[in-house]
Amino acid sequence: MTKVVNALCIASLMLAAWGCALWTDGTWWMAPPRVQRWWVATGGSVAYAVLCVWCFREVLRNQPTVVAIDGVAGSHEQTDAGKSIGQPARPIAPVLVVYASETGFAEELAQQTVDLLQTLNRSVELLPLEEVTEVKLQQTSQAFFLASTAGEGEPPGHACEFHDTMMQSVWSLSGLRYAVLALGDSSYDKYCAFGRSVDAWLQRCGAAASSDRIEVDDADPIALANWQASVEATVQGELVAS
Ligand SMILES: Cc1cc2nc3c(=O)[nH]c(=O)nc-3n(C[C@H](O)[C@H](O)[C@H](O)COP(=O)(O)O)c2cc1C
Repeated sequence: MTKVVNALCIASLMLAAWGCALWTDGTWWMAPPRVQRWWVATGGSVAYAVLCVWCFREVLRNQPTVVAIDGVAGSHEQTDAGKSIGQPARPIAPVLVVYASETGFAEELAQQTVDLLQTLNRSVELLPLEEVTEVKLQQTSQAFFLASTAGEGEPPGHACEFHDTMMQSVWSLSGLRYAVLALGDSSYDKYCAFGRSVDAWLQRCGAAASSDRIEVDDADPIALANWQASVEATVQGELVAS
Protein backbone atom coordinates (compact mmCIF):
# COMPACT_ATOMS: atom_id res chain seq x y z
CA MET A 1 0.00 0.00 0.00
CA THR A 2 2.80 2.42 0.93
CA LYS A 3 4.51 1.73 -2.39
CA VAL A 4 1.35 2.68 -4.27
CA VAL A 5 1.04 5.90 -2.25
CA ASN A 6 4.70 6.72 -2.91
CA ALA A 7 4.24 6.12 -6.64
CA LEU A 8 1.13 8.33 -6.63
CA CYS A 9 3.02 11.09 -4.78
CA ILE A 10 5.89 11.01 -7.27
CA ALA A 11 3.49 10.98 -10.22
CA SER A 12 1.51 13.94 -8.85
CA LEU A 13 4.72 15.89 -8.12
CA MET A 14 5.92 15.31 -11.67
CA LEU A 15 2.52 16.40 -12.98
CA ALA A 16 2.66 19.50 -10.78
CA ALA A 17 6.19 20.32 -12.00
CA TRP A 18 5.04 19.97 -15.59
CA GLY A 19 2.02 22.18 -14.87
CA CYS A 20 4.24 24.82 -13.23
CA ALA A 21 6.56 24.77 -16.21
CA LEU A 22 3.61 25.52 -18.49
CA TRP A 23 2.25 28.07 -16.06
CA THR A 24 5.50 30.07 -15.96
CA ASP A 25 5.99 29.93 -19.69
CA GLY A 26 6.72 33.29 -21.27
CA THR A 27 7.64 36.45 -19.37
CA TRP A 28 7.68 36.37 -15.57
CA TRP A 29 4.90 38.17 -13.80
CA MET A 30 6.64 39.85 -10.85
CA ALA A 31 3.49 41.05 -9.08
CA PRO A 32 2.31 39.21 -5.92
CA PRO A 33 0.01 36.25 -6.68
CA ARG A 34 -3.68 36.92 -6.81
CA VAL A 35 -5.92 35.79 -3.91
CA GLN A 36 -7.24 32.89 -5.94
CA ARG A 37 -3.72 31.49 -6.35
CA TRP A 38 -2.98 31.90 -2.64
CA TRP A 39 -6.04 29.70 -2.01
CA VAL A 40 -4.84 27.13 -4.54
CA ALA A 41 -1.36 27.07 -2.89
CA THR A 42 -2.83 26.83 0.61
CA GLY A 43 -5.18 24.03 -0.43
CA GLY A 44 -2.31 22.15 -2.06
CA SER A 45 -0.14 22.48 1.06
CA VAL A 46 -2.91 21.31 3.36
CA ALA A 47 -3.66 18.34 1.08
CA TYR A 48 0.04 17.44 1.06
CA ALA A 49 0.22 17.64 4.88
CA VAL A 50 -2.86 15.40 5.21
CA LEU A 51 -1.29 12.91 2.81
CA CYS A 52 1.96 12.88 4.83
CA VAL A 53 0.10 12.23 8.10
CA TRP A 54 -1.92 9.46 6.47
CA CYS A 55 1.23 7.82 5.05
CA PHE A 56 2.98 8.03 8.43
CA ARG A 57 0.04 6.29 10.11
CA GLU A 58 0.16 3.53 7.48
CA VAL A 59 3.87 3.00 8.14
CA LEU A 60 3.29 2.76 11.89
CA ARG A 61 0.39 0.38 11.40
CA ASN A 62 2.50 -1.96 9.25
CA GLN A 63 5.49 -1.89 11.58
CA PRO A 64 6.03 -5.24 13.37
CA THR A 65 6.01 -4.94 17.14
CA VAL A 66 8.37 -6.90 19.37
CA VAL A 67 7.08 -7.98 22.73
CA ALA A 68 9.30 -8.79 25.66
CA ILE A 69 8.52 -11.81 27.77
CA ASP A 70 8.02 -10.70 31.36
CA GLY A 71 10.18 -7.70 30.62
CA VAL A 72 13.37 -9.75 30.25
CA ALA A 73 15.47 -8.53 27.35
CA GLY A 74 17.39 -11.05 25.31
CA SER A 75 20.17 -10.75 22.79
CA HIS A 76 18.18 -11.99 19.79
CA GLU A 77 15.43 -9.88 18.27
CA GLN A 78 12.25 -11.38 16.95
CA THR A 79 8.81 -10.11 15.98
CA ASP A 80 5.61 -11.48 17.35
CA ALA A 81 2.38 -12.20 15.55
CA GLY A 82 0.57 -9.25 17.13
CA LYS A 83 0.78 -5.66 16.07
CA SER A 84 0.54 -2.47 18.01
CA ILE A 85 0.56 1.14 16.93
CA GLY A 86 3.05 3.56 18.34
CA GLN A 87 4.80 1.20 20.79
CA PRO A 88 8.58 0.97 20.63
CA ALA A 89 9.98 -2.41 19.57
CA ARG A 90 11.54 -4.40 22.38
CA PRO A 91 13.75 -7.48 22.14
CA ILE A 92 12.37 -10.90 22.90
CA ALA A 93 14.55 -13.57 24.48
CA PRO A 94 15.04 -16.88 22.72
CA VAL A 95 13.36 -19.85 24.31
CA LEU A 96 15.74 -22.36 25.81
CA VAL A 97 15.18 -26.09 25.33
CA VAL A 98 17.29 -28.31 27.60
CA TYR A 99 17.54 -32.07 27.56
CA ALA A 100 18.98 -34.88 29.62
CA SER A 101 18.78 -38.18 27.79
CA GLU A 102 20.36 -41.60 28.17
CA THR A 103 19.25 -43.46 25.06
CA GLY A 104 18.15 -40.52 22.92
CA PHE A 105 14.38 -40.29 23.38
CA ALA A 106 14.40 -37.08 25.44
CA GLU A 107 16.89 -35.57 23.01
CA GLU A 108 14.64 -36.47 20.07
CA LEU A 109 11.64 -34.92 21.84
CA ALA A 110 13.72 -31.83 22.61
CA GLN A 111 14.50 -31.47 18.91
CA GLN A 112 10.79 -31.84 18.12
CA THR A 113 10.07 -29.14 20.71
CA VAL A 114 12.59 -26.88 18.98
CA ASP A 115 10.90 -27.53 15.62
CA LEU A 116 7.51 -26.75 17.11
CA LEU A 117 8.75 -23.49 18.64
CA GLN A 118 10.29 -22.48 15.33
CA THR A 119 6.99 -23.06 13.54
CA LEU A 120 5.55 -20.69 16.17
CA ASN A 121 8.09 -18.08 15.06
CA ARG A 122 10.20 -18.23 18.19
CA SER A 123 13.97 -18.20 18.24
CA VAL A 124 15.18 -21.22 20.16
CA GLU A 125 18.37 -22.48 21.70
CA LEU A 126 18.88 -26.20 22.35
CA LEU A 127 21.35 -27.33 25.02
CA PRO A 128 22.24 -30.54 26.85
CA LEU A 129 21.78 -30.02 30.57
CA GLU A 130 25.50 -29.95 31.38
CA GLU A 131 25.99 -26.88 29.15
CA VAL A 132 23.45 -24.81 31.05
CA THR A 133 24.87 -22.08 33.25
CA GLU A 134 23.35 -19.82 35.86
CA VAL A 135 23.93 -16.77 33.64
CA LYS A 136 22.28 -18.50 30.69
CA LEU A 137 19.16 -19.21 32.75
CA GLN A 138 19.16 -15.68 34.14
CA GLN A 139 19.16 -14.35 30.56
CA THR A 140 16.30 -16.64 29.60
CA SER A 141 12.67 -15.95 30.31
CA GLN A 142 11.17 -19.25 29.19
CA ALA A 143 12.85 -22.66 29.26
CA PHE A 144 11.63 -26.16 28.56
CA PHE A 145 13.43 -29.05 30.28
CA LEU A 146 13.11 -32.60 28.98
CA ALA A 147 14.72 -35.05 31.36
CA SER A 148 14.66 -38.83 31.38
CA THR A 149 15.64 -41.08 34.26
CA ALA A 150 18.26 -43.79 33.99
CA GLY A 151 19.71 -46.46 36.31
CA GLU A 152 17.73 -46.64 39.52
CA GLY A 153 16.35 -43.13 39.61
CA GLU A 154 19.63 -41.68 38.33
CA PRO A 155 20.28 -38.82 35.89
CA PRO A 156 21.38 -39.77 32.37
CA GLY A 157 25.17 -40.18 32.18
CA HIS A 158 25.95 -36.82 30.57
CA ALA A 159 23.94 -35.00 33.27
CA CYS A 160 25.43 -36.75 36.32
CA GLU A 161 28.09 -34.15 37.03
CA PHE A 162 25.61 -31.31 36.62
CA HIS A 163 23.32 -33.09 39.06
CA ASP A 164 26.11 -33.67 41.59
CA THR A 165 27.47 -30.12 41.47
CA MET A 166 25.19 -27.44 39.99
CA MET A 167 21.94 -28.89 41.24
CA GLN A 168 23.30 -28.97 44.79
CA SER A 169 23.50 -25.18 44.81
CA VAL A 170 20.67 -22.71 44.62
CA TRP A 171 20.87 -20.40 41.66
CA SER A 172 19.06 -17.09 41.49
CA LEU A 173 16.41 -17.71 38.83
CA SER A 174 13.46 -15.57 39.84
CA GLY A 175 13.10 -14.23 36.28
CA LEU A 176 12.80 -17.68 34.73
CA ARG A 177 9.61 -19.47 33.71
CA TYR A 178 10.01 -23.14 32.96
CA ALA A 179 8.23 -26.37 32.15
CA VAL A 180 9.47 -29.91 32.68
CA LEU A 181 8.79 -33.03 30.67
CA ALA A 182 9.89 -35.96 32.81
CA LEU A 183 10.43 -39.22 30.94
CA GLY A 184 10.38 -42.53 32.70
CA ASP A 185 8.78 -45.89 33.14
CA SER A 186 6.40 -46.62 36.00
CA SER A 187 7.71 -50.17 36.25
CA TYR A 188 10.77 -48.65 37.99
CA ASP A 189 10.61 -47.84 41.68
CA LYS A 190 11.87 -44.30 41.23
CA TYR A 191 9.48 -43.21 38.55
CA CYS A 192 10.59 -40.07 36.67
CA ALA A 193 12.96 -39.37 39.55
CA PHE A 194 15.39 -37.16 37.66
CA GLY A 195 12.72 -35.06 35.95
CA ARG A 196 11.13 -34.52 39.34
CA SER A 197 14.54 -33.52 40.77
CA VAL A 198 15.04 -30.97 38.00
CA ASP A 199 11.59 -29.53 38.69
CA ALA A 200 12.23 -29.34 42.44
CA TRP A 201 15.64 -27.74 41.91
CA LEU A 202 14.22 -25.05 39.62
CA GLN A 203 11.57 -24.28 42.22
CA ARG A 204 14.23 -23.98 44.92
CA CYS A 205 16.04 -21.52 42.65
CA GLY A 206 12.94 -19.29 42.56
CA ALA A 207 11.92 -20.06 38.98
CA ALA A 208 8.20 -20.16 38.22
CA ALA A 209 6.57 -23.11 36.51
CA SER A 210 4.77 -21.95 33.37
CA SER A 211 2.82 -25.22 33.44
CA ASP A 212 2.62 -28.34 35.58
CA ARG A 213 5.27 -30.99 35.09
CA ILE A 214 4.21 -33.62 32.56
CA GLU A 215 5.36 -37.18 33.22
CA VAL A 216 5.66 -39.60 30.32
CA ASP A 217 5.25 -43.24 31.24
CA ASP A 218 6.96 -45.44 28.64
CA ALA A 219 6.49 -42.96 25.77
CA ASP A 220 2.76 -42.52 26.50
CA PRO A 221 1.38 -40.71 23.40
CA ILE A 222 -1.29 -38.83 25.38
CA ALA A 223 1.33 -37.32 27.69
CA LEU A 224 3.41 -36.37 24.65
CA ALA A 225 0.41 -34.72 22.98
CA ASN A 226 -0.22 -32.83 26.24
CA TRP A 227 3.38 -31.59 26.19
CA GLN A 228 3.02 -30.31 22.64
CA ALA A 229 -0.21 -28.50 23.54
CA SER A 230 1.39 -27.09 26.68
CA VAL A 231 4.41 -25.74 24.79
CA GLU A 232 2.13 -24.08 22.24
CA ALA A 233 -0.11 -22.57 24.90
CA THR A 234 2.86 -21.29 26.90
CA VAL A 235 4.48 -19.55 23.96
CA GLN A 236 1.26 -18.10 22.61
CA GLY A 237 0.35 -16.87 26.09
CA GLU A 238 3.71 -15.12 26.36
CA LEU A 239 3.16 -13.16 23.21
CA VAL A 240 0.03 -11.63 24.64
CA ALA A 241 1.82 -10.60 27.83
CA SER A 242 4.44 -7.90 27.71
C1 LIG B 1 18.62 -48.94 32.16
C2 LIG B 1 17.38 -48.11 32.31
C3 LIG B 1 17.06 -47.63 33.55
C4 LIG B 1 15.89 -46.87 33.73
N1 LIG B 1 15.58 -46.41 34.98
C5 LIG B 1 14.43 -45.73 35.17
C6 LIG B 1 14.05 -45.27 36.47
O1 LIG B 1 14.73 -45.46 37.47
N2 LIG B 1 12.89 -44.58 36.59
C7 LIG B 1 12.09 -44.32 35.52
O2 LIG B 1 11.05 -43.71 35.70
N3 LIG B 1 12.43 -44.74 34.27
C8 LIG B 1 13.56 -45.44 34.07
N4 LIG B 1 13.91 -45.86 32.81
C9 LIG B 1 13.01 -45.57 31.70
C10 LIG B 1 13.52 -44.39 30.87
O3 LIG B 1 13.59 -43.23 31.65
C11 LIG B 1 12.56 -44.16 29.72
O4 LIG B 1 12.58 -45.28 28.88
C12 LIG B 1 12.90 -42.93 28.93
O5 LIG B 1 11.91 -42.73 27.96
C13 LIG B 1 14.25 -43.03 28.25
O6 LIG B 1 14.56 -41.79 27.69
P1 LIG B 1 15.98 -41.49 27.02
O7 LIG B 1 16.02 -42.28 25.73
O8 LIG B 1 15.98 -40.05 26.75
O9 LIG B 1 17.02 -41.90 27.97
C14 LIG B 1 15.05 -46.60 32.63
C15 LIG B 1 15.39 -47.10 31.38
C16 LIG B 1 16.54 -47.84 31.21
C17 LIG B 1 16.89 -48.39 29.86
